[in-house]
Amino acid sequence: MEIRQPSNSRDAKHYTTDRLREEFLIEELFVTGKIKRVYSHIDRIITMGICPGDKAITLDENLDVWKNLGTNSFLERRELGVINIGGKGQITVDGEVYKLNERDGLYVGMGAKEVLFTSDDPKNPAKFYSLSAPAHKTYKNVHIDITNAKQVNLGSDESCNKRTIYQYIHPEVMESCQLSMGLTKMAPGNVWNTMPAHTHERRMEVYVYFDIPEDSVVFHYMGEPTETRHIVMKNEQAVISPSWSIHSGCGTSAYTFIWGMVGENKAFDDMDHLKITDLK
Ligand SMILES: O=C[C@H](O)[C@@H](O)CC(=O)C(=O)O
Ligand SMILES: [Zn+2]
Repeated sequence: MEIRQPSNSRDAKHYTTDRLREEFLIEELFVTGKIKRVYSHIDRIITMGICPGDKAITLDENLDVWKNLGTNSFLERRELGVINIGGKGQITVDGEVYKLNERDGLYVGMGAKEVLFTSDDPKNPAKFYSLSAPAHKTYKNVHIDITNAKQVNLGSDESCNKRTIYQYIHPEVMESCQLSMGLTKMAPGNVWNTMPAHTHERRMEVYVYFDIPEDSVVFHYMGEPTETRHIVMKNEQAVISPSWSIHSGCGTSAYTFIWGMVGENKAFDDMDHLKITDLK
């Protein structure tokens, strides 16, 4: 499993483009028939892309769980959040089958032993974007479709940042230990996410951008508010956002992204808001 160490903001401001991408960008998440995992030492979050082809993929496929996690099963001391950004598929948790349409989510509580991922149609495979974080209590497994998520409408056409936030794993929707997760969709013709930008020292965050047309990119902005940097991102790539960093993006067209947060609290509104004109 690939491991990413945390970066100190005082060092990160000296990074070249290549180094910035090596530390924070996850370039290839979805390969048919494979599970891809990146373990970050920041809050020990694991970011995964799971894309089953004609056979099932298990959460611990090709992984020496004892060597990598020091536990007997992947979720022995972890919780898992999944949102499907591909075709229809299924997740089977200890024999219980959950059908996941495009955009459906699933929370799997600590202690589940066998988690199996399958695609209904290998030609249009499911793409299970997944985040896992350390957990200390078992909360029940929950299937969340986008209509059960809590909706928040933000931004305006004038500011090119009109978007809808769908909170899937969120205290007002369901219970989890530390993971919160959801999806934000830009309205047509709108390109700026999370602007005005914010930080939250108390939580780290991972973004995955998708629904980006082939000939488009998203400029993901990161860094301390007065030392911003950018990473150019293509469709279905993820980016790690340390607690000291802003996380905001501007696309060359509209797009969708999934955010996931772990850390001190699950208070979505616990943010340190920044004045756009104070950014440097
Ligand atoms: O702390 C919250 C996260 O950064 C995202 O949920 C923000 C977001 O989806 C947006 O403003 O578009
Ligand atoms: Zn945030």
